[in-house]
Amino acid sequence: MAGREFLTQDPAWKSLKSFYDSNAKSLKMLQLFKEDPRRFEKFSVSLDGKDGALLVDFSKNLINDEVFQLLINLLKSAQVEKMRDAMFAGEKINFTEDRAVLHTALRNRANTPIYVEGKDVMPDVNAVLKHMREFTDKVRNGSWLGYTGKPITDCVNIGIGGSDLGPVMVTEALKKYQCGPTSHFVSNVDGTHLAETVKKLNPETTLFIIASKTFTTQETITNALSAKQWFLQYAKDEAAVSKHFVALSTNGPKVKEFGIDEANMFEFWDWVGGRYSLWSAIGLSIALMIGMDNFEQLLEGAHHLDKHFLEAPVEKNIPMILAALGIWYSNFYGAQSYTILPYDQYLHRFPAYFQQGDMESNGKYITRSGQRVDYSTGPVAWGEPGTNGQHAFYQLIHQGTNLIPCDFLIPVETQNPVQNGLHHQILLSNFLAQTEALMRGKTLEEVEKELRDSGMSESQIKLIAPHKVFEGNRPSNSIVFQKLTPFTLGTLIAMYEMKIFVQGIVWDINSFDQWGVELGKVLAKAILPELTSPNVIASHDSSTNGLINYIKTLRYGLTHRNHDYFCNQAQCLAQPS
Ligand SMILES: O=P(O)(O)OC[C@H]1O[C@H](O)[C@@H](O)[C@@H](O)[C@@H]1O
Repeated sequence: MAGREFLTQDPAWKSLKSFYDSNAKSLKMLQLFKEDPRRFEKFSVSLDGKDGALLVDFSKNLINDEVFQLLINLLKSAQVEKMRDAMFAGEKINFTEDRAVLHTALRNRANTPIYVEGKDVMPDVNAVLKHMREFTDKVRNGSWLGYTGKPITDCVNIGIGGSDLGPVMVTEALKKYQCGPTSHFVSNVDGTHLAETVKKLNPETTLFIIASKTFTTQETITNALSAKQWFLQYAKDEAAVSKHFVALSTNGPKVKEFGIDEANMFEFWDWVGGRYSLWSAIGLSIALMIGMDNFEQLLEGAHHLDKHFLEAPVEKNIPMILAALGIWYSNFYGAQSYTILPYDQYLHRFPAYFQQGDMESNGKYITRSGQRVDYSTGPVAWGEPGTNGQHAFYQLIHQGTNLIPCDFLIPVETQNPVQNGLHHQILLSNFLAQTEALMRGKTLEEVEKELRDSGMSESQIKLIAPHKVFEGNRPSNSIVFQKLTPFTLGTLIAMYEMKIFVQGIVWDINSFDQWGVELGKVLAKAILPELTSPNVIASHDSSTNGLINYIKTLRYGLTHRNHDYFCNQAQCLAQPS
């Protein structure tokens, strides 16, 4: 799909820029709240859902009616709606990989046909869901037996990136819904991850799920082979592998080559991006743990958001509004990051999940027509659950020199009403207090009065007061939902996916490829044999050579003299003769 004129030439962009230049400094949220008692109603959207409403309050942002309208104009001018429709219709919007982007088909609960190259993908999607149901039911009801006739108690998902982060995040978020085996995850090629995981497990009752879209990812294949080796130490029979290893992949031939039965392969397709794949067979570890009915609820919740994204007008469209606000801060205020702050311990991996979701999608500097952008694109996404973050990094959000827009998320209802719900009341009050504090701040006059009232001398007040001032006017969104159910989690994930999509469209980049992860992979493959060769390495820059040779001296127990020798040799070899 061809790119458009440069974003910064767009009249809608120029209007925002000129508004920012002449008015941004005078946008004071506290004042805006005083002037407009209806600001909360005006700048919040509620989306009803099966498990209660999702409320997005964006009134604590540096916007007024005019900015909001200008932001909406920008989305319209970037033709976000047209691109959205193209994505849902199966057009190959991921043009650098010549692929459609159809994770929405995986959760298309309306089951309307969706065509890729003239073929309706829904029958295949439904067939894999059926396969997942049959398999997960068997494992959960104990009729799928291990090689010694015992039911499965533990599953280990071996995958990385998109084949790990989604399942990890969701199984943590929906722990309360566990009704099947316990899920474990091995992603890092650091042998510690596998070793520490399997040491707690019984091979007779453990199922390994090898999750890899390509089935060529070095880390995953290495971990999978080592897991098989560990398993065979006990089972001592290759035939037992089919009872304990299944694969989730788009690459049938490679799965076969690895030695996994085709009957034990759960397929997905190249139009499912890795970081959008938890809705596909990649979600098998989720379905095993919470059951297929709950997994389908997760899909239902995402589909619900998809419908909202497709049908709601731009100014009432939650992902579009969140995207527009992010653009306002990234591109006009110069914010380089934003935080996702879930006040729900179950969501503790939610920010990490969206580090890949956002940064792998929008960390690009080339436009769709191949030019280098002259504006910022994807911000750094980060965060931790509240209240923990309050005692760690909120200092910088309140008083640091960077503007960090925050998304605060919280369920109204806790699933663990410890002490009659007291803990949740405290959690809620902190959630509310933080967004209020960020917005209103604390003036020098307020601080001075407080210090004076406490009996402090005037000279001390002069010294201490500036440190206690909060300038406030710092933006946040408050995202409130009834309870963290599978349906609601599906809605929340899809909300961020679509927000990221909208931003990619405005920034005119391809949010669906990830060429930036390739170079490191290629270089690592070249370095691997150099680490085991007996030779001095001189083929890189002096730092990389020096590090390789240093590591080799230590690994092979050589003395410091050998290290110096290696360095000298490397220098000689590197010099042109
Ligand atoms: O599922 P795979 O093919 O093993 O890929 C795992 C990960 O590899 C790379 O880092 C990227 O392409 C990610 O987007 C992907 O999620």
